[in-house]
Amino acid sequence: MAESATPGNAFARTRPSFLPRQLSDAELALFVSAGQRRELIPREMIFRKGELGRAMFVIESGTIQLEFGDGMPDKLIGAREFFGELALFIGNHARVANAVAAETCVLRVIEHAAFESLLQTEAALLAQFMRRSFSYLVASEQQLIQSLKRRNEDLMVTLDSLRHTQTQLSTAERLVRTDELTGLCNRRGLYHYLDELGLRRAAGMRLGLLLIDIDRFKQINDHYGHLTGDLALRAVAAEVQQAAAACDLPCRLGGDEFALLVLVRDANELRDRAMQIAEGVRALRFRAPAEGLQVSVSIGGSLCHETAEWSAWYSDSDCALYLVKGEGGDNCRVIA
Ligand SMILES: Nc1nc2c(ncn2[C@@H]2O[C@H](COP(=O)(O)OP(=O)(O)OP(=O)(O)O)[C@@H](O)[C@H]2O)c(=O)[nH]1
Repeated sequence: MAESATPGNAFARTRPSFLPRQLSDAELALFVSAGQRRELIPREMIFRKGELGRAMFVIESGTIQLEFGDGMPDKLIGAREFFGELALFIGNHARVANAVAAETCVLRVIEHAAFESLLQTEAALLAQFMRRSFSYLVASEQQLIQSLKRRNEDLMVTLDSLRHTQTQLSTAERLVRTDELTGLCNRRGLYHYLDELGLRRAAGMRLGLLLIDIDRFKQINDHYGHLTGDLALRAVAAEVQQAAAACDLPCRLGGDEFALLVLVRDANELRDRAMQIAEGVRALRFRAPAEGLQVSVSIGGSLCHETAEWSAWYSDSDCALYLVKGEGGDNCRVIA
């Protein structure tokens, strides 16, 4: 018989409709007369997958379970059915499944010698049996191919869904690091960037940090309302973004506080970037209902020391910002 199976329920039974699987009366009588009787108790092992087979088996009564493993479903076969016949047709055939008694069974074991002698004496009947067996084998293989195709399709669907999930995860990850109002990186994004920075440092360049804070932003909110306040935040964000090169990281750290992490050659270049932002913000003009609104920023900056901690760079820039605020704002100061 064909030792193959189709996926589906745990004990799928394959039955090509055009071939009776059960032995005819004559075939059964022949194998009962030629085979050795063997009684099995439930769960008794007949052979194991991978063993070299020397005999085929005909089931007189009871049920045998064929366990194919590798994710294939098991198969149950019953009275008048046969299994393991490839061991007689093909020399040194390794069993492709475990065969176990699913309940109390009576088998007929047909050894190689007995089969050979039947071939001499009952050639016509054995030819019919072999034709049945080969047809069943071909049908089973076709079913196996179909089931593998289906499995492949299932795998493709799973793969698609995994890709989709991966895209969703990267989108979620990006959103977690993005400030909703301005689209700039948020504080979490900045820390993540700092973690990975070591890998991306360009030779001959220094890392600079600008801290940018809107002057008297509370008054803007109070005077023009929060919607205008949001508008001002977005406008300042655009100025910070504009001063950033592709390798820089513009951020909104929270409230009216922004940061720009830049790669520059020296403190002068860092100061230029700061002035570009301050001038850009100063030049902002708003339409009604916020016409007349003047926005300015205070900026503190410092060059980051390779060996120092992030908190030290931050503190240097923050000190510079504090000095500018103390002098009335709308200016920038860079500590070299
Ligand atoms: N419209 C708006 N306001 C916000 C947002 N986040 C924080 N704020 C407000 O920003 C204001 C920040 O005020 P402060 O920290 O006192 O700063 P400031 O008024 O700019 O004072 P100085 O920095 O000393 O010039 C607070 O009134 C917050 O309510 C936001 O997303 N939108």
